[in-house]
Amino acid sequence: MKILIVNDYTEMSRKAANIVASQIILKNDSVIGLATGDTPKGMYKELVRLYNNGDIDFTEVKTFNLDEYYGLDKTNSQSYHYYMMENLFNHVNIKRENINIPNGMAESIEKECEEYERKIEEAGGIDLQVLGIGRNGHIGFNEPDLKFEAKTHLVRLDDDTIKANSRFFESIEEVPTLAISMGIKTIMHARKIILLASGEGKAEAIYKTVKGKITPEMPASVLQLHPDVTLIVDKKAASLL
Ligand SMILES: O=P(O)(O)OC[C@H]1O[C@](O)(CO)[C@@H](O)[C@@H]1O
Repeated sequence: MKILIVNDYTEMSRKAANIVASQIILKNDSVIGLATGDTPKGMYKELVRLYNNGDIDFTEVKTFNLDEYYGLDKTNSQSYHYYMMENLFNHVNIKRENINIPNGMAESIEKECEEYERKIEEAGGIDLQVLGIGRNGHIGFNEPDLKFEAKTHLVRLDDDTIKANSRFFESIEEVPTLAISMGIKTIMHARKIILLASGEGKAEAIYKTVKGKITPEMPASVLQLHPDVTLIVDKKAASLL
């Protein structure tokens, strides 16, 4: 595991965007795994800037998002689909057919999950996966559990996560309690992973990810077993390392 400790959120975002941009420059048809939440917003902003500068071209890029809330339509402003359009896709030349985000409204969730895995495989697997981390150590929406859930699946969100994500909703009651998420195996199959974290609130999760026991009770700890992971963490998130 490589650990880049940077000064602040801005530097974290710039470094992460540069890694994603290099990936696209070196392989124009890269398959990129994407995350949502507050953490990668600065990275998306920087990627849009690099695109506007003419430094990167998304024509051949394919993307797969980690997760989506169950029961939210893509037009719902709280959906991760909406988030991705707002923060990245509406501002770059990615082809709509190359964007993949789990459908939270799918009639059969089981089929949706199988299909998602199949599409990732068909695309040749994920070249670079971007991850954020929950305060409880979740990656994607893989919550602390007694076992590592392998593939894309339906997740019941932890009270902790519901509380943390309620900041994006009008009230806590509006936060969906279920989500579709790539599994740990799906994430671990990515050829390269970058995990971003900023702020004191993530310090304990980062400490346990790097130095803790590998256990499904701290999902991100599994990354210790991946051959090519880079953590890009600001000083506050790295404060317990
Ligand atoms: O970046 P935030 O908003 O702290 O969220 C942490 C993680 O939780 C999620 O919102 C749930 O998957 C991720 O998108 C994110 O990486």
